[in-house]
Amino acid sequence: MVKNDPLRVPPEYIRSTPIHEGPERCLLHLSPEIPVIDLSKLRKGSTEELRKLDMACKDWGYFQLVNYGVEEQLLQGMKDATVHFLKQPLYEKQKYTMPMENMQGYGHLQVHNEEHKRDWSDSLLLLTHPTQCRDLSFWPKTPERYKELTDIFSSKVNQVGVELLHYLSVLLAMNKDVLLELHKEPQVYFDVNYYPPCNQPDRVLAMSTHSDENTLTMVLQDQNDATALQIKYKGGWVPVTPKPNALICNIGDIIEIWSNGKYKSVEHRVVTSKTKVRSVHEVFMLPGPNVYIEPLNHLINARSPKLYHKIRVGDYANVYSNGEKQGRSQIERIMIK
Ligand SMILES: O=C(O)CCC(=O)C(=O)O
Ligand SMILES: [Fe+2]
Repeated sequence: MVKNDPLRVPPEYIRSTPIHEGPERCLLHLSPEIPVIDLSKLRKGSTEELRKLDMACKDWGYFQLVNYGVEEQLLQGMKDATVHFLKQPLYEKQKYTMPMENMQGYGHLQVHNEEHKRDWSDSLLLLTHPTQCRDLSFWPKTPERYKELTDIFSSKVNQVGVELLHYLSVLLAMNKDVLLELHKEPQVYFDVNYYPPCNQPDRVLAMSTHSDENTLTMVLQDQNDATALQIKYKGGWVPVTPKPNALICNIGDIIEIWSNGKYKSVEHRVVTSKTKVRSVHEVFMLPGPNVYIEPLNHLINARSPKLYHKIRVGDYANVYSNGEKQGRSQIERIMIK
């Protein structure tokens, strides 16, 4: 777990080359071009907004979602409760320690990257849906409202995700329910990532470069973290400047596979800061472990041959295996050469 003393960075976190060096430049000037999608316009049937969503998923694999209709009071309540939880002494948080064999609870995720360096972050990871699969022993008991807020927050954001799946199904020339139905028994995880300040931001990453091994990720960012999350785009890194209370949404590997590469699961990383504490709330969706995934038949043709092998979600997604999380190594493993 990340130490409270930011001045002492243990060697297992320190990368051999500076983060901001190398061929991949920081493309700060492109930050305002990250697409912003207005869910209230999609709900009103705007074809222009639907076209923007299509372009966002093809080109960036990322977009900021605004006007999605979850009350600000709930978002603020969730953020405040998390600050309360994180500020508690370590022994309080260790009551929910993530065991080796289970990807739930509070802890330091195992991350493997080319240098075997660790990430400067802690996570609180909870399976929230299907509700009968919840393991409440990992859900924080303090502050008192944490369980209730986690339940409401993850359910509402998941509902937004379900709506997005409807629009994506239509854009992929299917009935609106198909992508959700392909999940069979959708799994939803709630995840808080906590990134304390770090004294060596030039050599330490808060989260290594990776793509998400799920279908959709929706992240509620802090307001003061302008350049922490960075997206790979046109050979460089574009920092995300979050709009107030926007959900930063990204396409995961499984949608890339279903769409036969039409929609992109884009690599991203999180950089550290010398002064700022950051925590984000994520909701991520994926099919049940026994679902087999492969490109959808109607998206395969002579001009667009099948790009990925069939695989069982439980053998693919990190969350079921605590496996490697390195760039796009996972999806590249199943690409048809
Ligand atoms: O901290 C963030 O903004 C994103 C974290 C992330 O990419 C992840 O948890 O997969
Ligand atoms: Fe991610």
